[in-house]
Amino acid sequence: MSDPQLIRIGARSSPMSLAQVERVRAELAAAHPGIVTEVVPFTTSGDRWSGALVELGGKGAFTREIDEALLSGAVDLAVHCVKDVPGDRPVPAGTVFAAYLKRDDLRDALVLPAGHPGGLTLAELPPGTRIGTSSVRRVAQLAQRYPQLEPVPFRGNANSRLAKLDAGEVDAVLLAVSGLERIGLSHRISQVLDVEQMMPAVGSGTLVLQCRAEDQRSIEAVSALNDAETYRQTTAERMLLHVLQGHCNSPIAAFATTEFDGRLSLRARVFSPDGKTVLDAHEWDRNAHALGTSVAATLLRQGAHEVINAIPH
Ligand SMILES: NCc1[nH]cc(CCC(=O)O)c1CC(=O)O
Repeated sequence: MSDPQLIRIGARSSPMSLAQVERVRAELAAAHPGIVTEVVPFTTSGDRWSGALVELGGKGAFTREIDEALLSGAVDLAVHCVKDVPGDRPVPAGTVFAAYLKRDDLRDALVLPAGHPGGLTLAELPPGTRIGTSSVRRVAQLAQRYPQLEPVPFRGNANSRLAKLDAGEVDAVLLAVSGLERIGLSHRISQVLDVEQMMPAVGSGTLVLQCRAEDQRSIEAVSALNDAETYRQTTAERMLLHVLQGHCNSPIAAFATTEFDGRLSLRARVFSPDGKTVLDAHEWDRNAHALGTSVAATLLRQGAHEVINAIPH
């Protein structure tokens, strides 16, 4: 009888991230009852830094230390939100994305302070309402559709942002529906924003399981958790981001869905930070890589390269 397989799981130590890890552990246990899992929490440089992420080199600030631990053998599996994985560089050499979990809700939500009568929509908020968000994608779309509202830079894990909201630091915040659901706070949602008014980021609602490329045993174990449609959709979205060479400070929004006939639909927009320029594309294809490349090419023909590179990063 061989020793039970141990999988040490590396992830950020925020409540949302640890809730995500518990989903992975439960799905692994259901697929492989004999596997033992351990959680290794990390406070990443992105978690320690309260300023603008661009000063840390962007989104990699939430994944770098965990990827290093994976490569060093300190952990066997990294659990990341796809939204946190840089799109303008390949997956760290020596690692692979072994599975994408079935996608959760990919939309954003408006949240008001605890005790507020609630139920207000973005359109109903009074002019000058301070909206806490550091997402350039969200800020650009607010500027485009709700120029009367006032975005305010706002960082921290979801729980700390809600605490700061409730303490009156801002009047409202925008958070991912999937994140609120994972930390059991979806009752705080005042409005779920449809994708037309707030198009999501690449990888929204999706978790990725990353292993060492040579660790076939862990790759095989987690491959049981892969959701084929999420894999296709995320591949198309990340291909788009790769071709556009979008970085963490790029106001790029995109999401792929699977049509009834099995074709993938990919919608994508590139915004100038002030929301005055909106490049838009929507195409279909059965091949995820081809679709991501084609939609990116369409946006590049509309001037996406100039819009993206006009933004410091
Ligand atoms: N995708 C989850 C994620 N990735 C990075 C942060 C923190 C965001 C920040 O520090 O501004 C969060 C939210 C959370 O952990 O609750």
